[in-house]
Formats: sequence, structure tokens, C-alpha cells
Amino acid sequence: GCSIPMCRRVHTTSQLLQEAVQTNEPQAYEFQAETRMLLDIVAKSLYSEKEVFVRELISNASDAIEKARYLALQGKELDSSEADMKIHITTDKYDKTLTIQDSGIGMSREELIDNLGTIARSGSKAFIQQLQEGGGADPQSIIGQFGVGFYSAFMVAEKVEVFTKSRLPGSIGYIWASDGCGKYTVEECQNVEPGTKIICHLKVENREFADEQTIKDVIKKYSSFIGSPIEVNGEQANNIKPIWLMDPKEVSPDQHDEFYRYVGSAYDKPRFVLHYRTDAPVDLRCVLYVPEGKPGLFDLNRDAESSVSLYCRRVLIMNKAENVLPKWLRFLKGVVDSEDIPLNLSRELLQDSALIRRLRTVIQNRVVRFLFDKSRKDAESYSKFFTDYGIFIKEGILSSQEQVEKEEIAKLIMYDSSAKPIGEKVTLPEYIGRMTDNQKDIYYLAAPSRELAESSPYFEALKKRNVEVLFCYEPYDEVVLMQLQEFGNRKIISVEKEMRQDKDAV
Ligand SMILES: Nc1nc(Cl)c2cnn(Cc3ccc(Br)cc3F)c2n1
Repeated sequence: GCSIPMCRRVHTTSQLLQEAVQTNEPQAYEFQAETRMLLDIVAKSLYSEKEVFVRELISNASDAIEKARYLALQGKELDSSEADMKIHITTDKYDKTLTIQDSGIGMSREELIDNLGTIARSGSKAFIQQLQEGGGADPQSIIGQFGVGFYSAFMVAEKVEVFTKSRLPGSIGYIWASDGCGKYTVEECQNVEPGTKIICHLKVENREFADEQTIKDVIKKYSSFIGSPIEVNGEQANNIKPIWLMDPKEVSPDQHDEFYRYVGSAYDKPRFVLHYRTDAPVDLRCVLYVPEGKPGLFDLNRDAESSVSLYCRRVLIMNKAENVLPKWLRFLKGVVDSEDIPLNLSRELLQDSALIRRLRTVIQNRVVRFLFDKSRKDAESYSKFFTDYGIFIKEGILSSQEQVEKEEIAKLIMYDSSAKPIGEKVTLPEYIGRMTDNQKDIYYLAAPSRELAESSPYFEALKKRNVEVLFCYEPYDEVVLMQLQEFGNRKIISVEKEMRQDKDAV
């Protein structure tokens, strides 16, 4: 263990004389007003369960380690002493303390002071906006998003000490301390190891967080996929094997369920699991899930954030990465990991880089192939999937540029058909499989209901010729077929228009 750092600066006589003038109290700072407000909200009411402060401190520690790993990969000159890239948690029931120490990038004085303020400032504005929009800010997401998670420690601690030293060479160690009620102190400190150590002096009513088992259970619940090893009193407490790097055959359904809930911040289970890897045309390891639950209105929104996290060599590059999937696949949750992704990927780069476009095409084609196989192997569950998620597939067809892509996605669409009882839908490939030799084209009829479709004179004529007709009850379904125009070298023809032309022809 490290020695208790002496927090008194080594003074020269002149400094001593100088100091004698000032009080030798550490410099006390006041939080800016908006910081106070947000932090009070965070500390008092924002969390459903107090235990999430452990998750927040661990994710900060993990981010700090990832950041150090990432900078080292970039060739940045770092002080790598004691960098075991692990998160060490120690509990002490007698002192009622919980200590979380990481050998991550550590903080400079500015970061110590600014981080809280800046994050809080950006957090409070956006947070209040969300509240005002009445969008019902989901408390959990607010905190993780704005990184004010650190401050949640004050839900359970009467005092928090932060020992930190930045890994950038020549940095000085500091101790930050506060009781969370508005004042905090910052002082230089000797013998601080690079990284960050946070000591939570727990309130007597929250002393359960000084219990080892309690902490282990919280880690298992929230932080089992954190990319760094987490040790509690010296014993590893998380399985750090990222599931997407495992051999698909080795992953159990339970592990998928747990991972799905973790990456998708979801509470249901996956309906379908696509776990695959390829190294051409791009290096790609991914696990993608279709949720069991139906998409909510919020999910249908094209601006809903993505639930796909982007990794590169296990370093989390971006969670909720937009543009990794085409918009119409935004219902998928999971992880995409590609070694070809530049580490310095920025959100702007994500917008239009050729690599991401290639990645997106590869993933889209693989997902379509997976779902198409499902439609043939497990027609029942595919049909249910289409009932819940068909809206996205129709959007995919309408929003694709090239005909080839449209027809690729159109393999997944389903329609009621005159060849099947009500409610039993068919895919276009299935329709084509039943076409008789002399039939050249695919026919559809738009009508508000099956009864009206079957009683239409247009339909009668085709029925006599034993030609299968697809039925569109929603305008949206008709638009899709009109826009698709053809599929598999067959024209897609509206019976109504066809017959009218004939009549005109006559
Ligand atoms: N572990 C760890 N490592 C790093 Cl590099 C950072 C950077 N910000 N934070 C959150 C935070 C912000 C202000 C204060 Br005071 C304490 C605190 F934990 C970090 N936590």
C-alpha cells in the first residue's frame, strides 16, 4: 500500500515567512451557483437508488484508465509508474470508508476545479432543458451523460477526499476535499501516486457501503463489463471478458441477456442475437440484439440516440455511436468493435468517414442476411418480429438510395396475400417462389381491408387466373411497393392500375 501522503508542502524559510502572513488554512473555494444547484439535485434526488454512486465512481475510474490507455496508444508521453490499469476498491467497516483508486490519467489542478464546474454547468443547462421539454429526463441517463456522477458520492458520504496526480510528466499531486455542502479545498500533496484515489467517509446511515459483499453485489449489477479489472480488497470482482470478443459458441443465453441489458440500458431480454465477426472487407466483431419488447414511441423517433457502443481494441471509443448503423436499424442494441477504427475517431469523423460508410454497409448486409435467414428458419418468430418492427424495414426501403439496396432490404418485408388466410403474411421471395411460369410480374391491391380487397372487381379477374395478389391495407404499405417498383427482375404492379389500363386498352 502507499504511505499516507504528507499533505504539508515542504516550505523554504522565505515561503514560511510569506505564509505566516496568510492563514495556513488550505485554499477554500465556493462552488459556482449553477454547480451548487445541479449538484444538490444530483446529491439529493436524482438517483433512484443510492448504490449507483459506486457505478459512477467506477465508470469515472474506468474512463480515466481507458483515456490513459488511449493516450499511450497515441504515443503520448505519460508517467506510467504504478500503472496497473486496475481499479482498486477497499472497504473499511471501522473507519466507515469506501476507497476507489485507479491508475488512470489523473487530474491536474485545473481539471480538479473545472471538471466539477464545467460538467455541472453543461449538465445543468441541458438537464433543465430536458426537464422543461417535459421529455421526462431519465435520471440515470442524465448523470452518466454529464459525468457529474462523481458528486453522487455525497448522497452517502459526509466527506469525500480526492487524491490525484495527472500522468502527464512533471505533474504535482493534489488533495481535494469537501463535505458536499458548497465549500471545497484543494492543496498540493506529496507522495500521491499518478491516477486518482477517492475516499468516501460514509454517513453512519449509509455504512453498508463499507461492507465488502455489498460492494461486490453492486459491481456485479452495474459494472460487470467495465473494461478494466476491478479488485475489491484485493479480489477480482468483475469478469472483464468483453462478450463480443468471445467465440460465439461459448456465450450462454444468460450472458447475452446480461450483456444486452448492460449495453442497451434495457430491462427486457433480446428477441434475436446476432453475434459475428469478420476480417474482410473490414475487421469487425459485433454483437447486435433485437429487443424482446416492442419499440416505444420514443424509439421510433429518428433522433432517438443509438444503443450501439463503438469499441476499438476493447477501448470504448463511443457509446451511443450514431451512424455506425443505418438509421433504419436504430432499433438494434449492442456493440461494434473494429480494429480498423482510428482511435482518434471524433463524432464529426463518424458523420462522413468512408470507413464508417463501409462498416455500415457490411453491418447492414449482415443484419439483412441474418433476418432473412430467420424469416425462413423460424417463420413464426420472424412474423412476430415483423409485426413489431416492420415499420423500420419499410423506412429502410424508402430511405435507401440505390435500387439494389432497396431490394436487399425488401427481402424482409411482408404482406397479406390472397394465397394465405387473413393475418398470415408472406415475403416477396416467397411470393416469387409460387409464381406460375406464365406470370411475369408481382401484383398487389390496395384496399382498406381484406374483405373489401377480395370483393373488388380488380381482384376477381386475377383470382380467376389463379394469380396471387398481395394486399396493402395501409397507405404506407402501398407507397413502399410503388417506390420499390420491381423486385428480383419482376415488376411490381398495382392490380387497380393494371386493370384500368386494360379497360382503357379495350
Ligand atoms: N477517477 C477519475 N479520474 C479522472 Cl481522470 C477524472 C476526471 N474527472 N473525474 C470526475 C471528478 C471530477 C471532479 C472531482 Br473533484 C473528482 C472527480 F472524480 C475523474 N475521476
